[in-house]
Amino acid sequence: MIRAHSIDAVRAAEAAAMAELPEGTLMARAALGLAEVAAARLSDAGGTTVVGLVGGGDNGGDTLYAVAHLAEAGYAAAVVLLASSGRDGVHPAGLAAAEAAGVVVHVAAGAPRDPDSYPDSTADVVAEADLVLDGIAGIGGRPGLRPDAARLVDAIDDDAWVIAVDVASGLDPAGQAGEDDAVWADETVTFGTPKPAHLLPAGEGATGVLTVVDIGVPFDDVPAAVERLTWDDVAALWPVPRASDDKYSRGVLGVVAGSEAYPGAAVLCTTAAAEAGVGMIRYVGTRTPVGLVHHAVPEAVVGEGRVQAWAVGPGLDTETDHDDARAQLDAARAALASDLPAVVDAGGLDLVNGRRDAPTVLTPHAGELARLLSRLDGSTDRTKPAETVAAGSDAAERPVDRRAVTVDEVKADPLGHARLLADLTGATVLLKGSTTLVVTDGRAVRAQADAPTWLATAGAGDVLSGVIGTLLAAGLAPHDAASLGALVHGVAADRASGGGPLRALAVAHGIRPAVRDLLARGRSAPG
Ligand SMILES: NC(=O)C1=CN([C@@H]2O[C@H](COP(=O)(O)OP(=O)(O)OC[C@H]3O[C@@H](n4cnc5c(N)ncnc54)[C@H](O)[C@@H]3O)[C@@H](O)[C@H]2O)[C@@H](O)CC1
Ligand SMILES: [K+]
Repeated sequence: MIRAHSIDAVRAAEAAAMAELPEGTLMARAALGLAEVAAARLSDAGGTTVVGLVGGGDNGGDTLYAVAHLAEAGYAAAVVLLASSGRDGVHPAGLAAAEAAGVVVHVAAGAPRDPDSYPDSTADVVAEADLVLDGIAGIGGRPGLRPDAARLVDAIDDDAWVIAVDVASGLDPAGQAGEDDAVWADETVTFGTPKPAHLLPAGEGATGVLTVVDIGVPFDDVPAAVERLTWDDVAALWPVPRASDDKYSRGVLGVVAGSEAYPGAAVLCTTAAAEAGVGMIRYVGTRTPVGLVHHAVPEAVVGEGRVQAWAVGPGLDTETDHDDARAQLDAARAALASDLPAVVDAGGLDLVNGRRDAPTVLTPHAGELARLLSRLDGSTDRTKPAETVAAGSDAAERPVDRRAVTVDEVKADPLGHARLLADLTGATVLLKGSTTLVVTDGRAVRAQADAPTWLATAGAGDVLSGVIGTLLAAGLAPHDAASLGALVHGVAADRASGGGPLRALAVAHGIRPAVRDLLARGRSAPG
């Protein structure tokens, strides 16, 4: 498991460690580790020139010391001090160390907020670098780059290797606010522990490869803010049958999915559950999807009966008034009203009206999350009136004075909105995206990024529901079921894609080999 800690927790742990150590020890360790990584990258690429961008905080201090080490190692080394900092505004001991090591020190000219008024040559210095260390701001950084910093960042050569020191400058270190105006690093070298921005959607793109340097600050006993399951975690969590198990004790999954309008969703969801090794499937649906499920998943039993968990909603048509479909909707409502665990997706989300006492995973994408919040959260003070939101099935039912949550708002703060839905419903919320968030009240957020971009395809969510439903039926808690389901779904997609296009049915068929290989990995892992 990869664990990231909140900025407050990092500062507290570092302060406690610093109190026991001579002044400057942690920065010295951070700078040495950073310089070693930078030297390795330069040597791999045959590069000779390093430039550090230095801001006014300790992040700039780390960078000054690291560039000093690289100068001592024989690299052509320079730093550019931001115009807003100047010589007097940067870490004094770091600057002295850099100068003593022969680092060429440039100070960017110009007013920080109007850099074009004083063109100078520091952008050319940046453009020459084979490797750039971004030491503009770290965990003390605010989102966005000021113009004086942005001008230098824009000058970086496309072929240069960019290492963000601790956190890519311009990111919100907490990973909540968006990342448009930030350094897009090839690699981030962070100290002690990952920070939330490194794992969350708002910061992950700008982070690049993440390398953690140990600076001797212990984090094992510090509660994490964000977690990511890795392949090595699967064997410990996946429900492997024991000799005493039978199909019932392993978990029966009830699936209420598919409709005359979207029959394929039933096939994808039940196929995924069968592939994930569910004990048994009971399928509830209308005539066409029943026929398809019979054909595609002969293991499935049609009709209601005793189950251990429900998967409700993929391809469910909540608008139809067909007799057959009404019976299916009644089954969906009864499942949601039951005290059994449930994963609720797509059409099923339209049937969610508030809290559910049983273990629940809601799996919206950004649009569904916006719709759900608009419907459930009457107390919000939103900036956009409901009428400006693209007309959705439930838009007409909203009171006119109700403020709606928009998809853009969800995309600008996915974590905040996922938390809001978790608060409103008491459920685990899995928000789909290229990084999938799993939010449960009282637990560290799980952020899974296992899938190729090809997975953004119709039907992929139906497959995910089948996997999560299987894990709920086997008795996993919603937080684990959702995050483990997302991981396995992503790995199956990756295998099925092999770098090329992907269809949802291939993802479903990729689950069995993916689980097999992940379990084998667990058996061969030490300990
Ligand atoms: N706390 C510790 O014990 C350690 C901290 N270390 C380093 O210290 C950093 C934190 O240092 P600070 O608290 O001084 O804060 P930072 O250096 O992260 O940021 C503060 C400085 O950046 C400027 N700034 C903030 N946002 C900006 C933006 N968007 N664009 C341009 N400039 C911006 C501020 O004006 C200020 O000068 C860590 O990220 C890490 O690199 C390491 O030396 C290891 C030990
Ligand atoms: K930085």
